[in-house]
Amino acid sequence: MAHPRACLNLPMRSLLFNRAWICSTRSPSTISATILSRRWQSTTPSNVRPDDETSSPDQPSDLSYLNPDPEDYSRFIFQDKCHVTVHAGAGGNGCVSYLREKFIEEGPPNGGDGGSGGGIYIQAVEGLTSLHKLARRGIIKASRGRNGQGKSKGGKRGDDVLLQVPVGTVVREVERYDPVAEEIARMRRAKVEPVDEDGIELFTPVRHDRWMLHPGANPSDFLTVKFPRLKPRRQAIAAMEPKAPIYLDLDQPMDKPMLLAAGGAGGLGNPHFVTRSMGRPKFASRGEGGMKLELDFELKLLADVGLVGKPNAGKSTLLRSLTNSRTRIGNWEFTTLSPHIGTVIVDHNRGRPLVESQRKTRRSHFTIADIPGLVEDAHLDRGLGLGFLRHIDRAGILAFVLDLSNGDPVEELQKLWHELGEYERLRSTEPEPAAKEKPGVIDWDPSGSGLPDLDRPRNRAIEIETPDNEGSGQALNYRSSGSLPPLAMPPLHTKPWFVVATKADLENTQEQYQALQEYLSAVEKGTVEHPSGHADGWKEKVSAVPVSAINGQGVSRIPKLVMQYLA
Ligand SMILES: Nc1nc2c(ncn2[C@@H]2O[C@H](COP(=O)(O)OP(=O)(O)OP(=O)(O)O)[C@@H](O)[C@H]2O)c(=O)[nH]1
Ligand SMILES: [Mg+2]
Repeated sequence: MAHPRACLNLPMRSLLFNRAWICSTRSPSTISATILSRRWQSTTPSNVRPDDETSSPDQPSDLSYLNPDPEDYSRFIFQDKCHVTVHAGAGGNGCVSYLREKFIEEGPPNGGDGGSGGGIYIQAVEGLTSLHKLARRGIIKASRGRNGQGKSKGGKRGDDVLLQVPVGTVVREVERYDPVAEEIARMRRAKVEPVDEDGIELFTPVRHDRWMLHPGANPSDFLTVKFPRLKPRRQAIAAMEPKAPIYLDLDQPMDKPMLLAAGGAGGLGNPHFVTRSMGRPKFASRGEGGMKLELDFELKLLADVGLVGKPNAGKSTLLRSLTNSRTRIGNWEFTTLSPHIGTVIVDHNRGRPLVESQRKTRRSHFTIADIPGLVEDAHLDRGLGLGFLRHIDRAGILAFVLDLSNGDPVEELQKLWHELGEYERLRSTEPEPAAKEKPGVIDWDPSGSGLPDLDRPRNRAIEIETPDNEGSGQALNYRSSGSLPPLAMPPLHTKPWFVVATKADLENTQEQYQALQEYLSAVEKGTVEHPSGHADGWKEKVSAVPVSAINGQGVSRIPKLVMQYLA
């Protein structure tokens, strides 16, 4: 143990990087992040590298978990974007029926109303980290209301559908088809010009799609029956729908689901159409159609902390040592090909955080994302490219993982920041979607009333096909013009960041660590330029944590640090 190794910046006795130190880091710390990795322990000798010094008899028992066979990993399915079509349920039809009893030959009408269709609800919940389940479903339909029955029996409501999404999901409406809005527009058009250019009457009260006759009636009865004018109806609960077009930023867990689209109202039974001149109506109304919405879901927040580093830096090993995740570890570049998310429990699962975050929010856990390694020119889509830079963009705190045994860590840190800076520059110069001055294209405020606001900066465009508005604040049916603009994210350089100097167990890493520490304190004091190149880059408390992730040493300081930065 005479090799010079990195100073782990721990109490003085820890400066001697020996087995006694290994034990001391394993004793309960103030934060005591429950490193769940211990639950899984493989004792297979093949999992331990024989050439590694850590494979000696007194090694920690979970070493094989941190230094596993490359084939020993679990698949983590991850999707941060999806496009889903949702259909609210249509209402059930009303019923045409008459009371029939002994000695009552021609009883009064007693057809029940149809049940209303099922609605579509959304709820952001904690514990989910990916949209893949939603993406797999593609088209989601709530069920239709049942038809009404005789003896005034109403139809059963359709079943609602609840979409559960991770906290940090943004929902954007791409297209909408609302049969009720369409019917209202049609009636209005018919009022203004009753016939179209071919002379065909636009509004005809004989509507097979609106009415139904007694099952025993002839289809020709449609021509003889005088149907009343029926206004399209919505369920009362439709007032709870968000203003169209929908734009939701679900950045907090929700106690209750939120309605996205109410089901169609059920049709009316024949008793509703009794008049003085028509005591036994032969018709009932059909249920209203359900709304169809095309929605884009996008995860804005991937995890609380994102691990940023070059390939093979040791990110996955660090994630394993902090959490229960089973990411793939291998001594080659691009072992990790998609983000993996692990959860660090900081309260011993008792629901009482031992440490409060800086802003006094009580957190019992936080999430860490292992993002595939960044290579030089990743912003030009090299390596695994832009897709993963986008993932880094979505982490709340950046943890730069630097391999102390591989070159100058300061230079590595600067290169990583350079890639992030270039990506940010590309992102901010991305052209706006081609909406602009086209007629029929309006700007809309995603958080506002859904009506055009000409004073707002033009950043979103939705093409309205019909120039009419129902007047209830609901948008008409429309199709968006092209793809939605990218989500607005806070600049990367304003995010809190820190450095994890890993592989500190290897030789000649102490000098590297000291150089890194000096550089970071200079950044903090402002005597050297912020590595992002921005004068307003975040540098409140930049520190480097030396760790040997493969031995699980020094990692327990990371949760404590993260809790200080967490919002
Ligand atoms: N000696 C030592 N080796 C380590 C340490 N951490 C990781 N390694 C080794 O470094 C190699 C790469 O580790 P990974 O965790 O797969 O690295 P990565 O950054 O996830 O790599 P990519 O997924 O390719 O981006 C593996 O052989 C690990 O065993 C450490 O603290 N000390
Ligand atoms: Mg990896």
